Amino acid sequence: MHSRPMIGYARVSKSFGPTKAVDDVSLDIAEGEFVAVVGSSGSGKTTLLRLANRLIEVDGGTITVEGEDVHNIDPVALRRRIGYVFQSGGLFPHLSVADNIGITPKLLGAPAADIVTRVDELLELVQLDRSAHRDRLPETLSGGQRQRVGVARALAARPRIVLMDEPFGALDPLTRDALGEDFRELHRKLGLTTVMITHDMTEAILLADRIAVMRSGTLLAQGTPAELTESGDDYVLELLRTPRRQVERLNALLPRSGAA
Ligand SMILES: Nc1ncnc2c1ncn2[C@@H]1O[C@H](COP(=O)(O)OP(=O)(O)OP(=O)(O)O)[C@@H](O)[C@H]1O
Repeated sequence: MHSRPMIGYARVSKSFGPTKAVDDVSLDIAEGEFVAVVGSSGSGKTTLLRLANRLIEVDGGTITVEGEDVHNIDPVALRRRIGYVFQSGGLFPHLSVADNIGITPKLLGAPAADIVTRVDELLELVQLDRSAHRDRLPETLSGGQRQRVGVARALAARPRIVLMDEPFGALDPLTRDALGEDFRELHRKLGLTTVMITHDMTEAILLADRIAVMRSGTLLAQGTPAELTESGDDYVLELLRTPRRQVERLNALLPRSGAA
């Protein structure tokens, strides 16, 4: 990579007791890139993400954000620079949609009127109708709406980096597809650098510029979908075969002459 990476992992390791959750991982993510981290359950994806904003600390190696070692950045300041979207939205259940989205500006001491304006801007950005959603509690929203609120909250402090932990995993396929596309558009429009965890190679191929494949804490491969097809690793090739097989089966089963 020629220019300084937006996020740089250099030989990063993290163990929990005997478990090497992340094992000597090096990965550079360029400004404006959308990278998907793919791998099965327990392969170290969440740990990799949480190390970047110091929700957990590395045992070895270095992580930089915009060229600065995260170890030298105050964790609270770091988390303002990096938006984080949790798997199930991670919303505070007792706070309204507006209060959930406005919590970071409020903690930063923004005046109440500015918070109202910012919340409205963010609701519009994630395509939620203001009057219909502002005052509702998270439990009254659909899963897709909750994730939109989670994205709005992550963007509230205008971060340049967004980390997403399986943001669309628990949604039905149509909602998932729509949210993925909408977020990809937001990523482009706001010039974000995004790292998204997913179990789903098809989703990774459709949304990401590059894909990083994790297995048992190690980074097996990284590259564009086309580059990954050149991988010599059987596991990576098997992951790529699944979406292909699905397409072939679907094409065989769904007649093309219908209106769908
Ligand atoms: N706080 C912790 N304490 C002990 N072990 C942990 C902790 N966090 C993660 N681990 C272990 O580290 C390994 C990697 O976990 P991690 O959550 O990063 O995987 P993952 O790929 O994100 O999994 P999933 O897709 O299921 O979320 C697992 O074996 C997990 O049990």
